[in-house]
Amino acid sequence: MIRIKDLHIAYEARGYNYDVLKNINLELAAGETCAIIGPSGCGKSTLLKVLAGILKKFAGTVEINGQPVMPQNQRIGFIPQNYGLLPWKSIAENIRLGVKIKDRNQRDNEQNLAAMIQLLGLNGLEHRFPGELSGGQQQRVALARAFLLKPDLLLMDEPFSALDAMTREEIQNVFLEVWRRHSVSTILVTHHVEEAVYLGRKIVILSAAPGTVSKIIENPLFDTQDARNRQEFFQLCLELRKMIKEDWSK
Ligand SMILES: Nc1ncnc2c1ncn2[C@@H]1O[C@H](COP(=O)(O)OP(=O)(O)OP(=O)(O)O)[C@@H](O)[C@H]1O
Repeated sequence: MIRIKDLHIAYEARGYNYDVLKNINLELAAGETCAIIGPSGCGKSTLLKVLAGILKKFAGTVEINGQPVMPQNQRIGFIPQNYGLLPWKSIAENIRLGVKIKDRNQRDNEQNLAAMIQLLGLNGLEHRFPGELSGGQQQRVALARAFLLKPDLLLMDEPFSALDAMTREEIQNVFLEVWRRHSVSTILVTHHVEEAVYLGRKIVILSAAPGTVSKIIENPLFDTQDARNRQEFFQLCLELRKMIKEDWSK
């Protein structure tokens, strides 16, 4: 369970304090996915940094499974916009990176690594370097690394935004397939309404800066068969767009 209670964050720049996020309250059950959508600059990445334990100066409480965020004791997977792969390490080494830091039992990890490579369709690419892969393949590597860690919480910051529309859809499906097997609590930030409706069991709309929670939508279409081609999917995207337009123009 992820629990955010009365979160308030202000940044300080050149002697001024300004609010970035205000009164954020959010709960996410174990294994749920949550898509966060909000206008540029409303504090989405800041929120992920708090959940990742990178940003520690805030008011309120943020808990992962009943404990304050402590990356040294918890497993937090983070996929940044540029995938965060190390260009000088091979694909296999990149995938191993997260668990290498957390786990001593390397033999188990090697078996899991092979299974993950298989699941993500990366066979034959293990010895290449990130610069030798397509964007979609690099995204698969980032997903493999994150899921191999078996994280308590997976954070993704606009993970599919650099991909063309068809590859994005394909990788979204890959994400869902791996998520179904591992049911990892996931929070993703996105600018795409369709992506939020396709990948978020919960959809959170944040207001313009300072970001506050405008709406939380329980998505009835999440993980339903052939969701993307259903009339209800288009309808929900349309409604969400309308809500967002009204909310962001306030
Ligand atoms: N380290 C920092 N110091 C001061 N201000 C910051 C810092 N990082 C971000 N900001 C400011 O905080 C606000 C929120 O930034 P953040 O990156 O969280 O927004 P965002 O919603 O993720 O934006 P985008 O959708 O454009 O990526 C912005 O006004 C930004 O300029």
